[in-house]
Amino acid sequence: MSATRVLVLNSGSSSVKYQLLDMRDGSRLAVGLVERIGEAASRLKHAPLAGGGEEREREEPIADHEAALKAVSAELSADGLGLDSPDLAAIGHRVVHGGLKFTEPTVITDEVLTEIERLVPVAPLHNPANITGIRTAQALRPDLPQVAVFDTAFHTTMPESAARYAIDVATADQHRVRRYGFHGTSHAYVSRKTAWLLGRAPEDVNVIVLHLGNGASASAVRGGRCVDTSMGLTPLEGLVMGTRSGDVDPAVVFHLARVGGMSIDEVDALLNKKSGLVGLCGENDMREIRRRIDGGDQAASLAFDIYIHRLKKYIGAYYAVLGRVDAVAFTAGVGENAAPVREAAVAGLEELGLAVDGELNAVRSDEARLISPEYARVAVAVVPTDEELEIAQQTYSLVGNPS
Ligand SMILES: Nc1ncnc2c1ncn2[C@@H]1O[C@H](COP(=O)(O)OP(=O)(O)O)[C@@H](O)[C@H]1O
Ligand SMILES: CC(=O)OP(=O)(O)O
Ligand SMILES: [Mg+2]
Repeated sequence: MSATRVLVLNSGSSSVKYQLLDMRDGSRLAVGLVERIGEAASRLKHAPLAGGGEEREREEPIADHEAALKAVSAELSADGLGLDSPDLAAIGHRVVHGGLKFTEPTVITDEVLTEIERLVPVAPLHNPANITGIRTAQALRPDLPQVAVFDTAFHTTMPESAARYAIDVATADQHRVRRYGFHGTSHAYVSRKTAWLLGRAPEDVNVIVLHLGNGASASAVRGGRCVDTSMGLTPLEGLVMGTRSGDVDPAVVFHLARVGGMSIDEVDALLNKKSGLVGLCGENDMREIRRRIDGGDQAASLAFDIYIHRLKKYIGAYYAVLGRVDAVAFTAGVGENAAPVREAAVAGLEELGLAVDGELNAVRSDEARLISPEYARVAVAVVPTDEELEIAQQTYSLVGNPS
């Protein structure tokens, strides 16, 4: 029998999410997460979904992504699902920045890895973690195909009018300065799933996708193809995020350097790690921010308002870009779970045909669902993203079933 399983590794800046899937039916055999890598108390959660094993969770220091992957490998082995299994067909890796070169899932060779390394300066929080994930997996299973699925790939259909910054063309081209966009695997999956929810073909629908996780981005998808997205050269542009500022006047950087005496690296760390919700109220978890708002906390309340204001601006902008909008889809940790965010983001947009039904919005579910009232011209949907399934399918379609 040929190998039919794919292991997917989604390495983030301080976490690794993983899933082992059986590609005959797309079922999940194991899922898990290592969080707070590099901190004193890292946490590993592992759930074997096949074979009746126990869900396990433990806290221990896990120093880096290599150690995290070795811990994941040990957990899988304990359930008889180890990386040494002959059933494993491939390992699929989320890679955040693929530049302009990678528009498709790609089997990882030394040349591909070199190119991913070259892109580290434009995804400093993400690509290094992805590279460590790839190298560690290669060391554990040197014989197995490893596939990179790029966050940027879905956005390569953006027209030049959306992808280019209005800066000197020669300088931009020399340094490859343009808008690439990220979370593409999620935007692709969610826009397709939203069309399915509406009972229509992806080619026939225009969707605004709002991927609101710790990193957050919006995209305008026309007939299944991305025509604009809010992240740019790096995952810093656009929406207010957990720790990232999103859009600021670029002159803020000059000002902080010249007048504030900060180095470029300090400004980089400020905008990427000490801004967004954390910078505004000291907290990046939307659950905690809502709790604090309920307790009358002014800083949390203002942080929420700034977050929503930016989100609303992007909904309006992408409405104008698309001309006709069939659906707005909320996804990722905040989008899937935070009903107050969804309600506030579309409040007052009735003239645009957008509204949320309070009761439908309050429902908690893991299923894709509509939350707009029947009369609304534009559907509003909650669509749980599944980057890992999408990565597994793309990986398997590239390397699975060698005849
Ligand atoms: N029940 C919930 N209510 C509100 N927000 C939530 C809830 N669960 C998760 N979140 C938010 O989702 C975020 C994580 O989203 P996720 O998509 O997992 O992010 P990432 O993939 O970037 O790590 C958390 O920081 C938190 O703000
Ligand atoms: C690209 C990006 O921002 O990814 P994440 O949300 O996983 O940080
Ligand atoms: Mg994410």
